Amino acid sequence: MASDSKRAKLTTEQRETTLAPLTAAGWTTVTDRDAIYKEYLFKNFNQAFGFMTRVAMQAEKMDHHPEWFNVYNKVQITLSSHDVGGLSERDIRLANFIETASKSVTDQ
Ligand SMILES: C[C@H](O)[C@H](O)[C@H]1CNC2=NC(N)=NC(=O)C2=N1
Repeated sequence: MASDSKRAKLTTEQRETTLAPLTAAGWTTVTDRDAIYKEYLFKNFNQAFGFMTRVAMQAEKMDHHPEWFNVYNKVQITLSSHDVGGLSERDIRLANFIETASKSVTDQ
C-alpha cells in the first residue's frame, strides 16, 4: 500500500501541500508535461559537479533519476516519474534532497 502510493501520480491535494514549498524555492511546473523544473547556478564547474555527484548518489539509492543538463556552473533539472507518466512522491523526495544538497555546496 505504502509502496503503491509512492508509485502513483500525486493527487490534487498532495500537489497543493507538497509542491508549495518547492515552488517557493524556485521550482516550476513544466507546461507540456507533468514534471517539475529548476535551474541552479553555482560559482564554477567544481561546485556544480560536486552537487551533481551528491544528487547522483541519492538518485541511485532511490532508484529515481533526474533528467538534467550541465554547462560549466549551470545545472538544469527536470523531475518526473517515467513509470507513472507524471509526478509522484519520489519526485518530491528527490527535489527536497536536491534543495538541501544545493545549499551545502562550498568551495573545495
Ligand atoms: C528499472 C528502474 O527501476 C526504473 O527504470 C526506474 C529508474 N529511475 C527512474 N527515474 C525516474 N525519474 N523515473 C522512473 O520511472 C524511474 N524508473
